[in-house]
Amino acid sequence: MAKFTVVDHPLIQHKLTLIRDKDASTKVFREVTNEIGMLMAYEITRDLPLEDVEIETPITKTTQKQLSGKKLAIVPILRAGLGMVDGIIDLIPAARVGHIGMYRDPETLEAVEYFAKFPSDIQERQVFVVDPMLATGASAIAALDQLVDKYNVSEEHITFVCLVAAPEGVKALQASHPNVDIYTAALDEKLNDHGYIVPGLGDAGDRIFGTK
Ligand SMILES: O=P(O)(O)OC[C@H]1O[C@H](OP(=O)(O)OP(=O)(O)O)[C@H](O)[C@@H]1O
Ligand SMILES: O=c1cc[nH]c(=O)[nH]1
Ligand SMILES: [Mg+2]
Repeated sequence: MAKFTVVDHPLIQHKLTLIRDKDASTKVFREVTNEIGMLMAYEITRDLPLEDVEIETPITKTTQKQLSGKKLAIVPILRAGLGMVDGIIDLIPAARVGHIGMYRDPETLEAVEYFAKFPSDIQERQVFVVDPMLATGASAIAALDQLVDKYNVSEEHITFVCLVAAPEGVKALQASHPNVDIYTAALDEKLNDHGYIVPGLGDAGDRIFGTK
C-alpha cells in the first residue's frame, strides 16, 4: 500500500479553517486555496530525487545538489482542481499541466468525464493529480483510471493531492489504486446523505469560481 499523509502544518490548518468558513468571500477562497496548494507542493515534493552537480561559487568550486529524475506534471481535475494549480506552479514552475474535466452526477454521485488533455510524454513524468475534495472518491478514481489505463502512467508515478478528504473516499481510492500516494490537508469525519464532506467546506468549485 502506498503512503497516506495528512499534511497538518499549522499554516495549512489555519488557512483551511479560513476557507471552511461559509462567510469566506470568493476572493479569499480563491487566494487561500492557491496558498494551501503552494504549501502542499512543498510537502509532496519532499521525496523528489537529487543528483550531484559541480558548480563554482564566487569563492570556490563545489559539488552541490539539484533535482534529477523524472520531469513533473500537474493534472487538476476540473473545475475545482484548477484552484490549486497556480500555487503549486509557483514552487515547481517547469512542471507541465494536463487537464481532466469531471463532474459528479448529483443523483448517482458517479463521475462524468467531459475533457482530457495531457502532455504527450505524460507516461514519462511524475504526475500530481490535484482536486480540493475527495468525497466518495468516484472523480479521483475515474481520473486515475484514465491516466493508468489509457495513458499508461504507472501508479507508482502518480500522487493524488487534495485539501479535504472523507474516510469513504480514501478507502475507495486506496482499494482501486493501491500504489498511488495520497496527500490531504485534512481527513474529515464522513459524507452526508448528498455525498458532501462533513464538516467539509461545501462545493469547492462553486466557491472558487463564485457560481452559487
Ligand atoms: O469524490 P467525489 O464524490 O467524486 O466528489 C469530489 C468531486 O466533486 C467536486 O467536483 P464537482 O463535481 O462539484 O465539479 P466542479 O469541480 O466542476 O465543481 C470535487 O471538486 C471533486 O472533483
Ligand atoms: O463536499 C464536497 C463533496 C464533493 N464536492 C465538493 O466540492 N464538496
Ligand atoms: Mg463542484
